[in-house]
Amino acid sequence: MEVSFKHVTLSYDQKNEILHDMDFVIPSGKLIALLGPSGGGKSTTLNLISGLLQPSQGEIFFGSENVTKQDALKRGVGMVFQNYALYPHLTVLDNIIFPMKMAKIPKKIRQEKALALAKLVRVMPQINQKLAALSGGQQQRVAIARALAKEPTLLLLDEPLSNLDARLRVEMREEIRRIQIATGVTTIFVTHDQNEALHVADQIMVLNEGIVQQFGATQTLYTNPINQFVAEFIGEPRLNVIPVQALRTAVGGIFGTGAAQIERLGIRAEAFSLKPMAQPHIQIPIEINQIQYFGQEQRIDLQLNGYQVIANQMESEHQKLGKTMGYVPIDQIYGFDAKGRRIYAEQSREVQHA
Ligand SMILES: Nc1ncnc2c1ncn2[C@@H]1O[C@H](COP(=O)(O)OP(=O)(O)OP(=O)(O)O)[C@@H](O)[C@H]1O
Repeated sequence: MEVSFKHVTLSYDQKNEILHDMDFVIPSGKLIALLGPSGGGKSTTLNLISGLLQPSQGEIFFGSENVTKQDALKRGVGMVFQNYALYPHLTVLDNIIFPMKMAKIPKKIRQEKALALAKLVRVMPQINQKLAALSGGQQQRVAIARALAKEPTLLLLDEPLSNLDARLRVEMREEIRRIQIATGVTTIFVTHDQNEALHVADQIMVLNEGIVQQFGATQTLYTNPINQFVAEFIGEPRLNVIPVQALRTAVGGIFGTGAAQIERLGIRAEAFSLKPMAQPHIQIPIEINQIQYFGQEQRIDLQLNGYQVIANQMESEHQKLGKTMGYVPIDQIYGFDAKGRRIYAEQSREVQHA
């Protein structure tokens, strides 16, 4: 089901606006992550989609139907929260059956459907166990099966993995991906973990201070962030941000007339290289201060015209402490103005010296 917000705002107290002019279309059949820091407005947005909250202004559409005034029940969404809200004294089967019983679906059909869902979410071995006896990950699977039992228009997941330990979180995010592909249900997933969003979603909506910062394909947000907030929020290690002076004259050659507006530059750790590359790049004197390896991963602390940055994919055969020459592809240098807005590079074919 496609979900459209048309100039939606929300205020809890009719005074302070929490969400500002939200205008977007969530495509049907995809897995979307709502990503942002605490207080950014993710849960509020999800509650507007579910119908638990109504907008102060603007309209919400499911497909071509205006659902702005419809309550949560009418909208027919399935929800899964971080505390699963299952019935611990009932078996797995009865938990999945419960919403179908409420909807008065005939016994034989609901039994068959519940078993199919248990198979889908892989809890058949536990089907007759009481819920209280299940692990967190298994309970989360049951919660998803129960939400799907209502054949929801949308599946909404609010921080569904935050109660699980790190290994289980990784396993369950893959499971959510698999289940979403198997069912094709449009799924909207709230998380504050950028890594989780990058791994699980087709598209990410980054929310901060009640404003949609950027909404697009995961890879687009990573490679082409619209502003400094998105560029810093997505990616691990965090984006290197340095004053524009760090690249001296190269900035003019890269950004042309836009250079005058640039205050800060962003360069991802993996953009630094110790060898020239085929694509347009800058060549810049660097000083390597520290080289560390953690299993497969590397962390190299270096100075770039005196400014400290981190690199993590430099060619190991060329690595040595001290002064040397570094190289960065021009399309991996982000320019930001004083407000953190992106200033884009001009198409350049030349090597720039900083
Ligand atoms: N019931 C409420 N009444 C008043 N203000 C609220 C209410 N719920 C949330 N807010 C405020 O709305 C803003 C957005 O909150 P929201 O819970 O949507 O953010 P979030 O991104 O989901 O954060 P978190 O990750 O901490 O859950 C915050 O400033 C919060 O204080």
